[in-house]
Order: sequence, then structure tokens, then C-alpha cells
Amino acid sequence: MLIDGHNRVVDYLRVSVTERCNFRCQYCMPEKPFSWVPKENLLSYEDLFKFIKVSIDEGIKKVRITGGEPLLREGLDNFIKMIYDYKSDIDLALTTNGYLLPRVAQKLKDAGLKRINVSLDTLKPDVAAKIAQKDVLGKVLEGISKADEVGLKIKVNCVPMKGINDNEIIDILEFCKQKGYVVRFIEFMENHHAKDGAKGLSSEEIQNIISKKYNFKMVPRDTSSPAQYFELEDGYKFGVIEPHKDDFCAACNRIRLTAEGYLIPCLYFEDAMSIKDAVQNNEIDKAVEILKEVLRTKPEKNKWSEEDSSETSTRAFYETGG
Ligand SMILES: Nc1nc2c(ncn2[C@@H]2O[C@H](COP(=O)(O)OP(=O)(O)OP(=O)(O)O)[C@@H](O)[C@H]2O)c(=O)[nH]1
Ligand SMILES: C[S@@+](CC[C@H](N)C(=O)[O-])C[C@H]1O[C@@H](n2cnc3c(N)ncnc32)[C@H](O)[C@@H]1O
Ligand code: SF4
Ligand code: SF4
Repeated sequence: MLIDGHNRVVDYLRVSVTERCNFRCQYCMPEKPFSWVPKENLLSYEDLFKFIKVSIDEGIKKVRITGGEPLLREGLDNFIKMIYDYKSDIDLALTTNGYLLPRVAQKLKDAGLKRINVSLDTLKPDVAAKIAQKDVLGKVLEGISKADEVGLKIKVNCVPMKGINDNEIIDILEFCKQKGYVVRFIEFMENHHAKDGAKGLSSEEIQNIISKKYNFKMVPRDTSSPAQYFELEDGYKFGVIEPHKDDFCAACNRIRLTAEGYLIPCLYFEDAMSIKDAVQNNEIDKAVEILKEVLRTKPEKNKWSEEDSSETSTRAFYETGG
């Protein structure tokens, strides 16, 4: 079992396979970065897998593939199969913007992927084009349908932004409810890379909007997920991810591995340690040492919840994988 310096069990590894993305979401990567990490600096799937294997041996029970846009990296289905074949009973999931799902959903399912979380911020094509800076909605909706059809379990992530998609919270909730998908609304996390002036909604504001149409009650927190869930009277559950809440990090169970081999203890801070040399040289004991050191130094909490609420992370979500 892996325990961090604040006595939290860490059993969730998020693996970013690329920082590149085919969208330019205002809250994440509004502009193409000055330069991408050169392909030769990325860890191969084989090397990423060496670390995943040892992490599973040490106590990781949930592996999520993310990015940037993970479906941009060739051969992702084989990578998923490597993990599935090693331990088929781990929670093996993917976070994606959905755009490329129509053509790969079946391959991912066949490889052993169990579920996907898809970003869907709006149901209006023009608003989607404004947020992602590309005409994306048709393909995203088609991708979600395809994933559903092949039997992948689906969660939808939506980041409500003031003046952009905050008038669609009920529509997105109802769309997901009708389709049988779980939806989670995410509080926008202030970061240096987002578009200037971008403003999100707080959990309270999101709940207030939903309460104008629906009664709901809070359900006890499942600590394996970052979301707080709420139940409507008909039993449908939606979630809110509330990183500005003081106690949000108390149940943190995750670490992140980037495509370049940096192991990141916390989404908010810049600190990271590289496992690249260790895995490339097959020094697996060294990789385990680095893993334990990262856990020892994992911060207790982020600073988004600071009182003046002006805290901004320097981390790019597209590097960390969100
Ligand atoms: N601040 C903070 N936000 C997080 C953390 N983990 C997830 N989030 C936010 O929640 C978003 C959705 O995460 P997903 O990639 O869908 O994964 P998940 O919520 O862990 O997935 P489930 O296992 O389905 O609950 C992330 O992209 C972040 O914006 C975290 O450790 N800290
Ligand atoms: C970085 S993306 C990577 C995976 C994939 N490209 C996608 O969009 O789902 C993962 C998640 O991070 C969320 N995200 C990105 N920037 C964010 C921000 N500033 N605040 C809150 N969530 C953010 C996105 O909504 C998405 O759900
Ligand atoms: S949120 Fe996902 S889809 Fe949007 S820019 Fe970031 S990595 Fe790309
Ligand atoms: S902000 Fe850091 S400590 Fe808090 S939940 Fe996220 S990774 Fe964990």
C-alpha cells in the first residue's frame, strides 16, 4: 500500500501520454504553446508501462490515461492492452475531449478500457467553437455516442464559465440524465495558461442554478473520486468538483506521471521528480525510491482555496493531464 506524508492512501495514478492537443480550450490551452516537447523526449509506451507495472505492484488500483489529448498519440490501444493484460481488475479509464472517439472507441474497448470521461462544456455548436476555438461539437457528440454503443461507461466533465456556458448547466445535466451518463461540473481552476479574464462558477453557484429546477441532496463522499455527488429526487446523481473548498485535498489519493516521465505529487504545484533515467536503465528499485520520495513530499493541499481566492497555479493542465 502507498501512503503519503500526510497519511493518505494513494492508489490512483494519472498518466499523461502527450501534452499536445487538437483543441484550444480557453480555460486550458488558449494558444499553441511556444514549443511542444520534442517527440524524442517522450517516454516510450514500454517505459511508461514499466513504471505503471511497479506502481500497481506497490498498490495503485486505478490508472487513468490523459493528456493533452491522449487519442492523438498513436498506438494508445496497444498501451491500454499492455496495462489490461498485466492486471485486468484495475480501474482502467481514459479522459478525452472525444473528437477522435468515433474511429477508435471500439479498438479501445477491445484493448480492455473500461470507461471514459469526456469533456462536454456546451450543447451549442457556436459556443463549442468559441471555447475550443474549433468547430468540434458534432464530432464530440458522435464520439460519445460511439463510446456508449461499444459499451464504455461514460462520465461527462463540464467546466462552467461565466458569460460563456453558465446558461447551459441545466441543459447539460438533462442531456446526461436522459442518456444515462454521469455529469460532473468542475470549478474552473485559475492557472497562468488560461485565457486572461476567464472566470468560472463556484460549486455554490452551480448548485444554485440547478436548485431553481430540481431538488437534490448531497450524497456521502466517495473518496476514490474528486467529485462530490448530489442526488435528484428521481435518483439521478450529478457531481461537482470543488478544488476551492478547504477540505477538497483531505481525501487526495492521486499522483500524476507526465509523458516526459515527471512524477508530479500535486496538480497545483510545479514540483516533480523524473523517473525517466530509472525506467530507461531498467533500474526499477530506483523508480520505486523516487515514487516513495514523491509521496513523502506530496503537499497537503492546493492554494486555490486561499482566502483571497486570487491564487493561480503556474502548472499547465495540458502537461499534467488535469
Ligand atoms: N484540484 C484537483 N482537481 C482534480 C484532481 N483530480 C481531478 N481533478 C479535476 O477533475 C477533472 C476531471 O478529472 P477526470 O480526468 O475526469 O478524472 P476523475 O474525476 O478522477 O475520474 P473518476 O475516476 O471518474 O472520478 C480533472 O481534469 C481536474 O480538472 C486533483 O487531484 N486536484
Ligand atoms: C487537461 S484535460 C485532458 C484530457 C482531454 N483533453 C480532455 O479535455 O478531457 C482534462 C480535464 O481537465 C479539465 N480542465 C482543464 N483546464 C481546467 C481548468 N483550468 N479548470 C478546471 N478544469 C480544467 C478539462 O475540462 C478536462 O476535463
Ligand atoms: S481541456 Fe483537454 S481538450 Fe481542452 S485544451 Fe486542455 S487538453 Fe485540450
Ligand atoms: S490539488 Fe493537489 S493535494 Fe489537492 S486533490 Fe489535487 S493533487 Fe491532491
